[in-house]
Amino acid sequence: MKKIIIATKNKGKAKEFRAFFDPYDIEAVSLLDLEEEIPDIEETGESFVENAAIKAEQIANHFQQPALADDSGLIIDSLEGRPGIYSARYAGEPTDDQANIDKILEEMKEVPENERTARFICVLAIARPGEETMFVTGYCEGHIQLTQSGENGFGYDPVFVPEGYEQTMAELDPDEKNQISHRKMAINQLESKIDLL
Ligand SMILES: O=c1nc[nH]c2c1ncn2[C@H]1C[C@H](O)[C@@H](COP(=O)(O)OP(=O)(O)OP(=O)(O)O)O1
Ligand SMILES: [Mg+2]
Repeated sequence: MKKIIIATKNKGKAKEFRAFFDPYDIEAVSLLDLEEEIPDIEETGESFVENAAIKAEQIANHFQQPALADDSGLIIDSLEGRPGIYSARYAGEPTDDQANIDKILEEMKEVPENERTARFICVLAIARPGEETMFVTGYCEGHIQLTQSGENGFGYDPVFVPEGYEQTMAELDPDEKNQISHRKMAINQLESKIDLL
């Protein structure tokens, strides 16, 4: 079975990538699956594209083989686009999903239902040693619920209701999330480039 390296230490992402690549008979190996301890990569970029490139290129150079990285986050209109590229560390470091959720719900407690629009974004970078890095982007539109609900998924899933749904991403079946998510929308565009990995 062909293997590709996913430059992530996020368990939730790693699980979704395994599900996405399985039908292609490709094993998605995350940094959490490797014996070697990979130091945390500093996300010093000023955009999703820059941060995805940093992660993919660092891992591709380290292993001297192709790597795929995902930089993603939540963009909330009533918070002027925050938490954006700071989504993972919005309530400080180390990353704490529950603290991040608490912080946005508190900041949005006065925001009425019709102004709670938001979108997830996912930028995927494919880096190969000595080659130019490539990017694809996917979005998922929705809104931020007043309170959290659901146990599936990760990150902000318990407060994000996708457009056309009544439940949060964390209440959806994982297979259903994987059909409509920003990550899936990005993967769809990657299809023609999968042979490069
Ligand atoms: O499908 C999703 N459902 C819920 N929340 C999500 C999703 N996708 C991204 N998010 C949130 C989680 C984290 O707060 C941030 C990503 O930050 P981001 O730096 O890309 O990932 P990370 O630090 O967790 O792992 P890594 O950099 O090792 O890939 O956006
Ligand atoms: Mg990160």
